[in-house]
Formats: sequence, C-alpha cells, structure tokens
Amino acid sequence: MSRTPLFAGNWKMHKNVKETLEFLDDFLPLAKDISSEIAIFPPFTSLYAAAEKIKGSGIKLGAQNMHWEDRGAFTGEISPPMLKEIPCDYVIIGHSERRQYFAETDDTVNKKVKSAIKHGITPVICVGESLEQREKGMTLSVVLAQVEKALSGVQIGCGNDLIFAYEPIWAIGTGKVALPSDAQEVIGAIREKLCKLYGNVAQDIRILYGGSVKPDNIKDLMAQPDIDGALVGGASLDAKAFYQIATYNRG
Ligand SMILES: O=C(CO)COP(=O)(O)O
Repeated sequence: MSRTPLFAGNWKMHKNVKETLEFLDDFLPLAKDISSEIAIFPPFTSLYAAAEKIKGSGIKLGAQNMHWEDRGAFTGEISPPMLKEIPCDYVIIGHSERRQYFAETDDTVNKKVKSAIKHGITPVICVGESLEQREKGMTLSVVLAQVEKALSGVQIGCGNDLIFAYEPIWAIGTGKVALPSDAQEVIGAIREKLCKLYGNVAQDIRILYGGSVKPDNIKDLMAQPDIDGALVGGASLDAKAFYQIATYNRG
C-alpha cells in the first residue's frame, strides 16, 4: 500500500487570470520544497494560464466540473477533450455546491465519472452529508449510497484511476472542521465499500477530507490512517496557508 498524500486547492469562483498568476508567483518558489502531491483547481477561465505557468513544476491541474459528452449543443458546458487539451490531470465531480445549486445528481455524477476515466482525467468524486442527515444518524448510509451510485458500472484498472473527497456539507466554509475521528470513521467506511467493489486495489485509492481545512487542523486529520490528504477551499487561495497545509508534517 502506498498512497502519496494529495493536497488539492479548490478555488471555486475565485481568482481571474491575473490573480491566478500572482498566486503562482508566490506559490511556485515554496512548492519546490513540498514532497506531497499538489493540485490546484482554478476556474475554467484561468486554467490555460495556470497550465502554462506551472509547466515543469510538478504541480497538477484540475477543473471544478465538466460535462460527460465530448461535444454537442450544451450551452455553457465544457467537455472532457477540452480539459485534456489544457491539459488537466484532474476534475472535481459532484461537489456539494454543484449538487445543491446546479442540480447535480448521483446519476450525472456517475456519467461524469465514467467519462472522465475514459478520457484519462482522474475524477475527484465528492461525497458528504448535510447537518440534518448527520443529526439523524444517517451519515454513513447517505455517504455510502453516494459512493455506490457514483461508481455504478465503473471499471478501474488501478487505484490511481479515481480519488474520493469526503466533505461534510456542514463543514464547508463554516470554520467547523469534522473531528478527525469522525472523518476517519466515514473515510474508513468509504474504503471498506471500495474494497468490496474493487478488492485489494482499493487500498491504493486516495480518499481526501474537505471542509474548513486550515494550517492549524491538518496535522490531526492527517494522523488518521485512511485520510490521504485534503480538498481545501478558502485556505488554498492564500499561497502561504496552502503551503503550510501541504507541509503540515514539518512540526
Ligand atoms: O468545499 C471545499 C473544498 O472543495 C471546502 O471548502 P473550505 O475549505 O473553504 O471549507
């Protein structure tokens, strides 16, 4: 079992081209010093400029969403081949903000996951429960159902073909991070489910935690056996904070 930690910055609807390049001016010199894998997920309009700027740096690039079809009359959408051309390594699929505000369903998540893998783009599949679901004791059933539906009919060749991110909705942008032991319980259950679906190869699938990750809480999260990194929102917009998260193990 060897899972390289991944720190992924989901910038959401932040940073135009100029701001993206300014961030990278600050971050690239720091990143030389990071042994974990780093990926940034700028808005679509900043992807190409970011790709050009990070060439040769080892930093990976991802998009925050995509359509599952290669082309067609889908006004406002972006296709997998368009992301490949940038080039993007990763794509976030099923973020709770897309499920909540943009009618993303388990069915569209499943279509996008299949399409991403077919095109050689690694999907970062987001799952997570609402506060109401947690309070009703439904966390595991909700999250595991999301996992199962996302992967319906999905074949994988190896553990690097996909990544999961467990993001409890109540922890996103609220400053309320999940207790490391609670995050471990859910992420451990996700891995068990993946083992049932894919056998031993599931030990190589990376599962990230997301939701109010900051430099001062990452160490305890990373101490959990099944947490392989973080999907970071707000703190990834600041080069220094993102660097501190990615180098949490320096003490
Ligand atoms: O949604 C998130 C990452 O995808 C988490 O956002 P915050 O880190 O801002 O809570």
